[in-house]
Amino acid sequence: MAGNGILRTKSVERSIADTDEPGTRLRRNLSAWDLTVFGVTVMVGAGIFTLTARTAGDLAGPSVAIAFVLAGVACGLAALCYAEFASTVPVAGSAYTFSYATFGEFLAWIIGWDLVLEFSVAAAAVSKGWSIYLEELLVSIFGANVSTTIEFGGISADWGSLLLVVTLAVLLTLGTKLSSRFSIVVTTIKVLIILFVIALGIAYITPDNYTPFIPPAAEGEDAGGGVEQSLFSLLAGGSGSVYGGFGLLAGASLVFFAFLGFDIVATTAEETRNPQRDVPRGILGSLAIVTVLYVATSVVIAGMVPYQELSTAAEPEGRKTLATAFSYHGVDWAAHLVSIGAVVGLITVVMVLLLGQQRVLFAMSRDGLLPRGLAKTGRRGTPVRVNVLVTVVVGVAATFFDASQLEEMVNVGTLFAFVLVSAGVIVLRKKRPDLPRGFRVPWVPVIPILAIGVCLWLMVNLTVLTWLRFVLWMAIGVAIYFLYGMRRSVLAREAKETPADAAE
Ligand SMILES: NC(=[NH2+])NCCC[C@H](N)C(=O)O
Repeated sequence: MAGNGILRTKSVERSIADTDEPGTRLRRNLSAWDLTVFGVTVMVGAGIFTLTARTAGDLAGPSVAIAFVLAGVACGLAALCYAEFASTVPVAGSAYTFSYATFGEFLAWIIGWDLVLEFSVAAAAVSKGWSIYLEELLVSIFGANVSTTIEFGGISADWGSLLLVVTLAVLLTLGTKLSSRFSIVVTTIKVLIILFVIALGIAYITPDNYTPFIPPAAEGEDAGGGVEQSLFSLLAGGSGSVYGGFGLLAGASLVFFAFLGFDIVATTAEETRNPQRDVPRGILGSLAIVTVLYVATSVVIAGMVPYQELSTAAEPEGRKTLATAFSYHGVDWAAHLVSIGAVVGLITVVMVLLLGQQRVLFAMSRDGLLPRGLAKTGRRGTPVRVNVLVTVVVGVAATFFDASQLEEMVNVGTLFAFVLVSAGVIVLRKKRPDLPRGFRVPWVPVIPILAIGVCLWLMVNLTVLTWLRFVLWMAIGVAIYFLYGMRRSVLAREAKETPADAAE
């Protein structure tokens, strides 16, 4: 251990050694190919299936494709940094563990707390996407009065997403593994459906739909002002972030969600046979594959339907999806096929997020920053207590919150984590230059600095409301650290027992 108080760090060697503690140990059996499939499995989800249409309709118009390119570039830069640290510090918890070794305990806690936000809220957000498509299917079978949301006393509750979260949580607690064979099947279906959308959709493109490519900024009530507008448009004195340049940027910050998941690949480093080589390959390979799919899909969808048709202003926000573009042309069988693909495909995304969440909380409680009892594994080798906690939180979020509000919260949390990770790469090159690295980011510090800049840029293009919530979440985290983790962490207790060591 080095450093004192909230700056104390946990050495990389120690972090690796900790994962061999009996009773809190995970199995090591994944390869680069598993990780690539895993990356595509978790990335292709609610983002491409629901956000593409909604972003075109509500924020960016046909320029949604540019929004995907911008977000993809940002993720590529951050992915390089993620790959370096994952190959340097191959232990569960990833960004969290990494910062424990570089920035010290306080920032590690902050990043861990931030990952908790990312994973649990993302699991809720993707469940909502699943529920939207489930409804589409149920309506096509049982007729228009079926809905996955019920209203009582002015509150609407989404039973579809709650059902999914609870079912998956039970499976995870029983020790169900997301076997790579099952992942490959589901991922194949999902990718085939996306290819199908692109291939069939091309036939319905009307070039006129691409003009205006960036629709003029909306005015008055439609502009989405106040807390619903992006922080950047507010600071720049704009009236809102619907269409126009501000809309495009806000769109990029929103569709960023569709790329998330490569960071989770990093959290499995502890279970990878050869993390030094395989983690970077898995991260970058899967990111490249989905970027191509997303940009093609958004070009096609924007060409199939006038963007005004995709606006959700008049209806519940979820209703505009990839299936909508086919319904618009009366090709209902294609719309149903897309819905089936989404209902099958989004299941694994939520499952992986719940697993990622479980791992981060597991690592944090192993370090004593959260009650250590949480990390106890049950008879089936799964952390039962962590699972129950996660299910309650995710279940409530999925049942009662709006999809885009959840997505934005995920984005702000993740972007913040990316900023810290990218900064961490620079710090680690200086402070511990000799650590073996399976993968090195080229042109350090240029790439990490660019990554930081782009991520901050996307952050300020999120809505004011999201920023307020994020600040609140972080404030709660800081309070928990000073009330609990600072005194109770494993390192803090050791420091008390051997004061000499702490002063090292
Ligand atoms: N690590 C994350 N935040 N993952 C969220 C996964 C979201 C996924 N890209 C989707 O579009 O559904």
